[in-house]
Amino acid sequence: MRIAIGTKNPTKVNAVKGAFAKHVNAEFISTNVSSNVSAQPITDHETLTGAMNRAKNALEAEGSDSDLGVGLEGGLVKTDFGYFLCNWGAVAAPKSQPIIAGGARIMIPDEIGDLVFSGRELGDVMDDYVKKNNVRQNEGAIGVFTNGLVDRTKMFQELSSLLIGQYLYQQKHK
Ligand SMILES: O=P(O)(O)OP(=O)(O)OP(=O)(O)OC[C@H]1O[C@@H](n2cnc3c(O)ncnc32)[C@H](O)[C@@H]1O
Ligand SMILES: [Mg+2]
Repeated sequence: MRIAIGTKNPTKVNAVKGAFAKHVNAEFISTNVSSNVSAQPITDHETLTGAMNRAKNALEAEGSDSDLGVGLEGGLVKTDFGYFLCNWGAVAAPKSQPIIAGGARIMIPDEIGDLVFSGRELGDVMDDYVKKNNVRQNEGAIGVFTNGLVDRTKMFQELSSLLIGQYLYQQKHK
């Protein structure tokens, strides 16, 4: 089968391939699609919508001729307990309801969250914070604030396993 992944971000692409390739025989295509939400989602609803839109847009991308589309989206949410990273993933297939799963959440320092909620993208804020380039395509904020224990690829790979696991269950029970 052909699986279209709705991003060119290597942490997401490697995560999907890593999780899916163990369970399905597939050719993977990564395609730059719109999430149709803001570049920096700031609610669960917006982040989840972004993941679903990416999955659908990847599936329908011109010439992609795919069986499944996968979308992963990261966001930052504000709660009564502080700021948290949030992550959502979705799988779209023709004529079926999307499969959805949520990823890890961790607390993010107020000084970072305040900058994001004043209008900046978390990826850019993180680059300034750790004085590196492209944290978003490497360890991610999650990698920085878990002391390297769980980087962005590992987190998205776990989320991708939740997605492919649900897909396999549905295939078996339809
Ligand atoms: O190319 P795409 O797929 O868009 O990858 P991205 O890194 O921009 O990732 P998202 O759009 O899903 O994330 C929305 C924003 O939140 C940032 N972000 C989310 N999680 C992050 C993390 O763990 N580390 C750094 N930035 C993160 C990201 O850089 C964006 O500015
Ligand atoms: Mg983005």
